[in-house]
Formats: sequence, structure tokens, C-alpha cells
Amino acid sequence: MDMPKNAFKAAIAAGELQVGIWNTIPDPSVVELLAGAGFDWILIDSEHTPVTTPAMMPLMQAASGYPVSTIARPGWNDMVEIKRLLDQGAQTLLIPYVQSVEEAEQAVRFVRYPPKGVRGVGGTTRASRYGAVKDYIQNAEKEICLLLQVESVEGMAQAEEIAAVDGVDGVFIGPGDLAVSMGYPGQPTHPEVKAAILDGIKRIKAAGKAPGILTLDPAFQDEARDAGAIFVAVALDASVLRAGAIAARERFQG
Ligand SMILES: O=C(O)C(=O)C[C@H](O)[C@@H](O)CO
Repeated sequence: MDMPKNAFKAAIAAGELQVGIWNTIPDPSVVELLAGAGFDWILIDSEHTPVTTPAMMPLMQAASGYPVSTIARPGWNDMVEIKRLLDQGAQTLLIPYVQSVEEAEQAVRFVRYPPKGVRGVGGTTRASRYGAVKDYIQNAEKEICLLLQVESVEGMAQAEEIAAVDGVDGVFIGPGDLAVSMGYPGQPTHPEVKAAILDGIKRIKAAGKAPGILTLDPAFQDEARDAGAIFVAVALDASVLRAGAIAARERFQG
């Protein structure tokens, strides 16, 4: 069989807005439910959830029958975690807490086979559909989409340089961590944080790469899109569930 095409990578390269949802409830049924909800992408998170890297595969498999792209977030910019996710069939990765060009270049090496990188060669893994994709090693890089997350004052200062690194497809700004780093803990929509994010989105776009963001604030979602954000997560499963449960109870109780 042919190498599975990465629709998300093609879409962001073409500048097509991609609307996403964050998955933090690590259950295949939840991922499958979200996969059928009409989003362009689902972020499956192992940075801030109880999921360990080996447990990510059934979550990605749950979405595989639906017209949605999955993005896997490892816990760290770590060679071992990244190669395991790639072998499990992840084609798009979001790497947290990248602060420098050196760290960005390191992430690129982690997703590429030698001589360009340091990715180890797996045997018969889901990445190659257990061997059905005959030219997997030769062509893997073409369909791998690497997204880096900048979420500190230091990382934001170098956002253009990080974005410009060859092999980086997009740069995601993490509002929660950036707010803490800027001295506004728990205030990801503080005016100064928002201004820094909108400026960052413009700088990433000017560097020729796709900017991305997660915000649950509808007005800020619109502002981020209008500033040039290409992949925008507008919901997070646990927040949706909690809000829905509370709303149902409150309506009935009055
Ligand atoms: O800094 C951020 O914001 C993010 O990185 C996103 C969060 O990790 C996500 O878990 C939402 O709370």
C-alpha cells in the first residue's frame, strides 16, 4: 500500500484553516466520539494526562476510521518518546516547551532517519502498516508534520528563528504556560498575554510557517484566526463535558 497521506500537513502548508479539539480524557471511546464531531484535528495529549507513550496507540487507532487528523503530543522533546509515537503511526507531533533554535533542530533530528537525523528504525510497526507500506523508510519524512510549542518568554523571543528551522511545519503558542512565564499565572487572556500571542502569530506567519493556538475564549479564537493562526483548537473535551454537565443540572434546579 501507499504511504498514508498527511492531510493536516498538506492543509497547513496551503494555508487552510484547521479547527481542532484537545483530547485529555484518555479513552478510545472519547477519541472516537470526538473524531466524528466534524473537527479537522484532534490533539491527543500525553504531556498533561495520565497516558504514557505506549498507551497512545489505541487512542490514535480510535480516530483512524474518521476524516480527522490526529496530533500526538509527547511529554517532552525527547528522542525516545518521539520515536515510539512515530512507530505507533503518529504522523503529526506537537512538541512541548521548545525555547531555542537548538532545541528546534534537535526535534527535527528526532523525527528523521540517519543521516539527516537520529530516528531509530523500527521493525514491523503500525507506522508502516506492519510492513504493507514498502517504501516507508524512504518516504516517512515527507508525511511527518512537526509542530513545535513555544510557551515561555524565552521561546517567544525566538519564535521566528524557531519557525524558520528546516523541517518545522508549524509553531503553536501555549497561552497557559506563556501567561505563567510572563508573570500572569492563570490569566491566559490577560491583555498583555493576548498581545504577545497575537504578535507571535504574526511573526511565525511572516517566517513562512503555520501558527497555531488553543483557546477556549471565543473572542480570542476569532482574534487569533484574524491575526493569521492556521490551526486553532477551540475546545477541550474535559471542559466541554464539565460545562455540559453543570448546565444540565443548573437548568433543572433553576
Ligand atoms: O500552555 C498551554 O496553554 C498549553 O500548552 C495547552 C495546555 O497544555 C492544555 O493542556 C490546555 O490546558
